Amino acid sequence: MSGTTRISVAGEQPYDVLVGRGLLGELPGMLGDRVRKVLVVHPRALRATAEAVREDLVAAGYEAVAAEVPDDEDAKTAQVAAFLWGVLGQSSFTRSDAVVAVGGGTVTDLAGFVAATWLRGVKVVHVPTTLLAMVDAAVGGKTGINTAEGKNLVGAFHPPAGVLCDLAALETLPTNDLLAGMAEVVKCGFIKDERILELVEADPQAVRDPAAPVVRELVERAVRVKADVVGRDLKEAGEREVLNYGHTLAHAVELVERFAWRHGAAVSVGMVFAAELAAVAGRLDGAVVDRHRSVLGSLGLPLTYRGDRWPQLLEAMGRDKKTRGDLLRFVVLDDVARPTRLEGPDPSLLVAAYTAVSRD
Ligand SMILES: NC(=O)c1ccc[n+]([C@@H]2O[C@H](COP(=O)([O-])OP(=O)(O)OC[C@H]3O[C@@H](n4cnc5c(N)ncnc54)[C@H](O)[C@@H]3O)[C@@H](O)[C@H]2O)c1
Ligand SMILES: O=C(O)C(=O)C[C@@H](O)[C@H](O)[C@H](O)COP(=O)(O)O
Ligand SMILES: [Zn+2]
Repeated sequence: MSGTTRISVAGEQPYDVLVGRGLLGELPGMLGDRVRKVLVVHPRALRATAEAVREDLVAAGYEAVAAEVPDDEDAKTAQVAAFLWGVLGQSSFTRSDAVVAVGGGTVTDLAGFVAATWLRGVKVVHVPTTLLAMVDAAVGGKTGINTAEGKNLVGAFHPPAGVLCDLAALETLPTNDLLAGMAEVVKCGFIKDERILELVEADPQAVRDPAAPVVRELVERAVRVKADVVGRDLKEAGEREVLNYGHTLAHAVELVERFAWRHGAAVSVGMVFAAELAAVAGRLDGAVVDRHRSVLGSLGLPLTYRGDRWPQLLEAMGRDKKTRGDLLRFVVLDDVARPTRLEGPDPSLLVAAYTAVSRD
């Protein structure tokens, strides 16, 4: 499995996700002929990588400026977005100019949102550098920032012009960030592609090595799951909700823990919660719940949340985007690769599922 893999995402403006190594030479092709100015947005941790990207763009004839943003969720704020709008304004970026995001999901979400809103929409190309951003955040066009009330509450659907998943970037990524990305990969396994689960189960240790061939196969499989779904339902009219598996509780945990939890870690507990909820609602076999614990546990991902903050979590879940009026809605499974929705579950079921994830 060498060379570059091209995965196309359908839609009004189709685009490609490239997976391979040494892909930066593809950036001008993705930006297209009309772009003159490029804003390279990057976190502090990737200053050197972003500078190399900027220099390549200048050598290719672009006027390229770099803007550094905070690491982690501190990047996804209205203040940081306003800082980037300021840079675009001061550099007189027009509608034919572009933004390039070099970083993890926080940076692709932020830069994508800034691109969606600058002059009501300019081109963005994503260069994801975390596993999570490669398989999930950079693909599909969901962009956004957080507010004091919750995760991703302000945003826009703004698909990129292209995505470059250069697997070499994973070699500097801390293992806990790699494993957090694996939570979203495993999510794709539970909702659509059971082969992903089998690959992790076959050798959970190999999955921790970013250079292992299995990691590339997992990236490609997860990107295909996402590309397939968002190609049919960009704006989450229905099917796309399945990509939110585990996220109803996960986003609430992230909020009440003031973003001290990695997103992927919260999604791991969120999926165990969703599996327990489906089981107590009589929809899912206990063996599949156990499989959640064994696959996610084999990757060292958290299976429990002991914060003792149920009322705050319930309030935060009320602001989830799947909620309709007073009706909480959860993505649950009837079986592996058979996702469905559970609407307005009895509060006793929620408490039972929460109790099950609050203990060992
Ligand atoms: N838009 C979507 O569809 C979507 C999907 C999934 C997640 N998300 C969002 O993505 C975010 C999480 O993204 P993440 O897990 O990538 O976290 P992140 O962006 O915070 O990156 C994790 C850390 O790794 C550092 N880093 C990034 N690349 C590195 C590299 N190659 N080497 C060393 N350090 C590196 C970052 O600076 C940061 O400190 C959350 O905000 C989540 O809501 C969005
Ligand atoms: O792409 C999607 O759709 C997802 O739900 C993917 C999630 O992994 C991702 O975390 C997304 O940002 C969550 O979106 P939100 O609509 O719940 O904010
Ligand atoms: Zn997610």
